[in-house]
Amino acid sequence: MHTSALPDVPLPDGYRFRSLTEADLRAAVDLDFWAFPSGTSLDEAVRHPFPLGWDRTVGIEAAGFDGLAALHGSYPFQEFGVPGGTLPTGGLTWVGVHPQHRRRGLLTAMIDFHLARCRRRGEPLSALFAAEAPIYGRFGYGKAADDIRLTIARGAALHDVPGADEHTVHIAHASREQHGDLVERLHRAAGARPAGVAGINRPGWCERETEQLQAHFWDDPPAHRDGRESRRIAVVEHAGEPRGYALFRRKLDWEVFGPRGTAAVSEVVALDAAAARALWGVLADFDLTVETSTFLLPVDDAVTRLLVNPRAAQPRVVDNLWVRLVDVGAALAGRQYAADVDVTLAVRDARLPENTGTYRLRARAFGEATCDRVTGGADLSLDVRELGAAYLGGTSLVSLAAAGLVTEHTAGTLAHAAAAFGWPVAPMSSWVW
Ligand SMILES: CC(=O)SCCNC(=O)CCNC(=O)[C@H](O)C(C)(C)COP(=O)(O)OP(=O)(O)OC[C@H]1O[C@@H](n2cnc3c(N)ncnc32)[C@H](O)[C@@H]1OP(=O)(O)O
Repeated sequence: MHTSALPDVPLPDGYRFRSLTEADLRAAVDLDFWAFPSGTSLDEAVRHPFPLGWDRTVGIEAAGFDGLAALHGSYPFQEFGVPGGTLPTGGLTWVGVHPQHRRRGLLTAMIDFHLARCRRRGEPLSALFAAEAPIYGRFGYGKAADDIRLTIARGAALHDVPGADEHTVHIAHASREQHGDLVERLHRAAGARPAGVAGINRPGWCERETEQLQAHFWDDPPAHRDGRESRRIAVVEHAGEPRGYALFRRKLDWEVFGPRGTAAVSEVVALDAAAARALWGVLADFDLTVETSTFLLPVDDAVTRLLVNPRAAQPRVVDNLWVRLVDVGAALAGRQYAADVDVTLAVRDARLPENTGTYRLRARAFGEATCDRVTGGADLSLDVRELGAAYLGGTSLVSLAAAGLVTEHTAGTLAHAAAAFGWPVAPMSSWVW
């Protein structure tokens, strides 16, 4: 039995969807811990801010089973960064199935449910972080962004940037009261103008748009510190104006020959090259440490160019965002393109057949785009998953064609479309949701 408010998505016999409320907090966190084993007690966990809104948190119950069999939720991103703009996006998250109920189709049903709700809510995109990379391709999500992880040796040489030494860096305990507004303002500015250049935003960038997400982001439970100190912040300023920040934690380890501490930097934002240089100069030289590790940085982050010896920082590139076009026409018309383009795309979408069809995409470089359904042959054909991979501009259609995932029917159109779909700034989300 489904209530009328829920999409009518079939489930295996004995299961039913149920909207959850605040009263289900304990059951939701318990299910999450079944899916993602944790050493934190349930009593402790439910005292911390829950990041989801209950209107978008949905459980699955099983006949004769205590607690939830499965759960999923989504964040209502109204300003998810797409090339040249933003689009409403359902940020899928908290997907979990109790181990006793796995591999019976519950995830499949939850995805159908989520996509139906995205369509209903007018969200042309869905995006997610994948716990395991093989899970979501089958549902039409394409790997759309990578991030780069670095381990920077203490004192690593950095190129000079004129003006960097006119900056000061203030270091403090990080708190929402002290730094919430500053972080939000600088984070937003960095997404809108990542290189300080107007008109070129960072796709995939998104704000912690809800009160629940803000509260969750700033919560700093000792259980999440992995033996490190509480969260600290370095704010870089020029003439008294904040121009960037980094959130970090240090950990001190003593060995026979002395200190071998480490620093772990999470989010780093800098609005220009001089601010980035000043900030990284501090982050790469904490006393009593031997190295600084980074978490989510864009693959084109300034530090990758500032390091004189980038190879020594052991760069590791990992998948960041996965994107799914929920409404192909609206999504294609809802971003900008980096070159003039007029191309027809035959798109297959087995999961949302209403998307299957041929689309004529016309756009001016960094200007307006239109996308119309047409009949007849197409220049290129591809699955909706590959469109998701290319959508944020970080995956070339040519590279997908090289793997047999895009087919060119009209000679020359692949190169033009690939140039148009690309974007000068690498896509990424700076935080995992
Ligand atoms: C956006 C996020 O929240 S990411 C978090 C995802 N959650 C987790 O990783 C927590 C631990 N894992 C789980 O809770 C579950 O195993 C889930 C959610 C990954 C899968 O749930 P299930 O209900 O077992 O999936 P379901 O039965 O619908 O499987 C659908 C298909 O996906 C495949 N699949 C499911 N999980 C995985 C996986 N981890 N790796 C590869 N394939 C998978 C199944 O084999 C099945 O394939 P088939 O259609 O070819 O038969």
